[in-house]
Amino acid sequence: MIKVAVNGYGTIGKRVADAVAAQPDMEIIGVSKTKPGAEAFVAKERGYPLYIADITKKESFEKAGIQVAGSVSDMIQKADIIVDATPGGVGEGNKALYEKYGKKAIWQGGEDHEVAGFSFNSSCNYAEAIGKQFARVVSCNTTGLCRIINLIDTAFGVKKVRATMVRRGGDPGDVKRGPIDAIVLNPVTIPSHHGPDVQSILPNINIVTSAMIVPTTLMHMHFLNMELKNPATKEQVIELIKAHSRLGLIEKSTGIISTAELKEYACDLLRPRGDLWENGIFKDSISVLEGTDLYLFQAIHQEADVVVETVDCIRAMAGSVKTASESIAITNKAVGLTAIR
Ligand SMILES: NC(=O)C1=CN([C@@H]2O[C@H](COP(=O)(O)OP(=O)(O)OC[C@H]3O[C@@H](n4cnc5c(N)ncnc54)[C@H](O)[C@@H]3O)[C@@H](O)[C@H]2O)C=CC1
Ligand SMILES: O=C(OP(=O)(O)O)[C@H](O)COP(=O)(O)O
Repeated sequence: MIKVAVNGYGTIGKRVADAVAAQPDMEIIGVSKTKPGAEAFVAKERGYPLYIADITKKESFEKAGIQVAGSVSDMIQKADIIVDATPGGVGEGNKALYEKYGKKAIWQGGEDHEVAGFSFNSSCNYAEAIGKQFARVVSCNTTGLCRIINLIDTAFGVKKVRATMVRRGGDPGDVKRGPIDAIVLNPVTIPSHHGPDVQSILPNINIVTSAMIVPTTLMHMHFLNMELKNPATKEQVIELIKAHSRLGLIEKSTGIISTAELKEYACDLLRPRGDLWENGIFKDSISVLEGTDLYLFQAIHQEADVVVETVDCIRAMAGSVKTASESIAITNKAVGLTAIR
């Protein structure tokens, strides 16, 4: 069993912990929090040993009825690999600790590519991750872009991509974020950071992205245009999407044309936390004009899509499973992911 520690049991960390715990070849040996709170009680209920960044706060946890297993250093020494899911920009500061104990580590998209020196997406570069000590799972938006762009590029060749991200302002549990009533150009500059982030995994893709933030928490929405090198039909694109286990297809017959309805659908499917791990591509939006001009809309559940990617990254870095398709199948089966059709 691969012994996994989650440093930063928050929005992403708690989902990664549950996804890892469901795997046949992995186990959670500990998770970390900085202060007592609801998620610490969830970790206790799940039976995840709780470690803390600042051991001097042990009393505050124990007063709250939460047993502390030790310090983050203690946790790191017990693990084979650490998933760093601390807030964006915090994880970089933990690298020295991981190096000190000679441990493998995976950061999330809030860290720069340079922190790990390798950015990961299971359907794009799984083989390159095998045996690596450090990796970064790219952010939710970049994950969603890489999955579909790589698929289309492999099948038809992609001359250029133009994409706009309409990003959620914060997660449902983020009570301190916004905007409440504005559309915020973020970033105002074009291209946004998403294009270069995609190129950290798909360096040959000509891509220009733009982004904004809007008052919603449920999901991001992407507008995607890809100019193809070779002609394609809408039907061919649909068949390719259907054959990809991390690309969901939202049928017109569901009546779903919004993130709210899609989220409700995921909840009704009894997905844990209503999580949509796959891209939510709106079938009716797929169009191919003049044979080589592809357009589509896709919803991206920011809290979820990076979670299954992180599990595959663990397996690749451990070197226990050599192919993406095998790892993805194991991960998907263990969490109960059958992409929506
Ligand atoms: N929330 C989202 O929608 C997505 C987040 N990400 C990335 O995932 C990473 C984690 O983000 P979230 O889970 O949203 O953060 P979060 O704020 O929900 O959770 C981070 C957790 O880390 C712990 N923490 C805070 N400060 C710490 C410190 N100094 N040392 C150790 N632990 C500390 C706390 O337990 C906190 O709950 C970031 O890199 C973020 O960019 C990637 C995709 C989507
Ligand atoms: O918006 C996101 O990443 P992005 O910078 O790729 O657009 C992710 O949802 C993570 O962002 P957050 O740090 O605002 O949670």
